[in-house]
Amino acid sequence: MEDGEQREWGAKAWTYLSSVRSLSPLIQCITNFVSMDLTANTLLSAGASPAMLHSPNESPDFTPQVNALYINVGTLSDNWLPAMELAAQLASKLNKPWVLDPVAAGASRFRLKACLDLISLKPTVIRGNASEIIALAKASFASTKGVDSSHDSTDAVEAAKSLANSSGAVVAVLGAVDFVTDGNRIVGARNGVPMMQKITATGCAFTALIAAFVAIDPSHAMETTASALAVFGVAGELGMETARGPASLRTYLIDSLHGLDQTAVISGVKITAI
Ligand SMILES: Nc1ncnc2c1ncn2[C@@H]1O[C@H](COP(=O)(O)OP(=O)(O)OP(=O)(O)O)[C@@H](O)[C@H]1O
Ligand SMILES: Cc1ncsc1CCO
Ligand SMILES: [Mg+2]
Repeated sequence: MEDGEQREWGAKAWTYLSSVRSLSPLIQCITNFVSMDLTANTLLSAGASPAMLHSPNESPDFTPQVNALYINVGTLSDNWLPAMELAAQLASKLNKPWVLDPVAAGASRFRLKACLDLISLKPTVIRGNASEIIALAKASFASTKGVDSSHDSTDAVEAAKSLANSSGAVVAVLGAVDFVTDGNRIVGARNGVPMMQKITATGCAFTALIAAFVAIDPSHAMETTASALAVFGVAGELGMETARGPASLRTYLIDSLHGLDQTAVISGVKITAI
């Protein structure tokens, strides 16, 4: 029974990855300086088309052209926040999917408020680590260790459900077990390798990949999000077979994502309802 369910998810994930490859969705990324390179390369390896355009002078022309918007507050500053808010407003108004990565949401009052304000602009998906999702659900700062998590993903299940219910977004949490919830259903993705935590911005790249998958089928944000998490996780597992440490894994991860075939996805994806 479980095997059948997993193969069904594998088939779904393969269909979504194939669509990303054939449709090459255009993804506007307003993301942090640390993650820009890995994010753009991850999207390209998956078959999507990344564009790191963030000026508020450009978004009124550019956001209407994109298939999805990705906003990541990792290196947030006073002058970038209005650019993020403008792009999010445009995406919401135009009914385009947009995805938020609330990096270090609980690290300062400024960041927490910025994330909560962005969430009021109705993201389709919010993807964080456990500490970020707990900080957002409680609207309280100081529950994080900078950009890293000080909680297990399983500590954040109730917080994720509550955030999904209050925001209307699908919420995804990475950890030893990655999971996705719409406030009602929960699915877990058990792909990936611990070494992925040792490459800065892999979480950010995961979130960008979610934007590319959600762009394919915005009305099924749970399914596309879980598929994106599992697919990148499978790429990590394959990459780890050759990698000698974080630096080579970064390279092999991108190569593996680019080379994933139907057999690897269908037999590798480990998604189950929790
Ligand atoms: N405890 C863990 N055991 C195994 N894998 C983990 C664990 N925690 C996270 N991961 C995996 O590491 C990857 C990156 O997750 P991480 O927790 O570093 O995200 P993040 O903190 O949001 O990332 P970023 O550094 O981009 O902000 C994911 O594949 C996730 O599944
Ligand atoms: C290390 C770091 N600092 C701000 S953003 C970022 C990338 C991982 O989130
Ligand atoms: Mg993160």
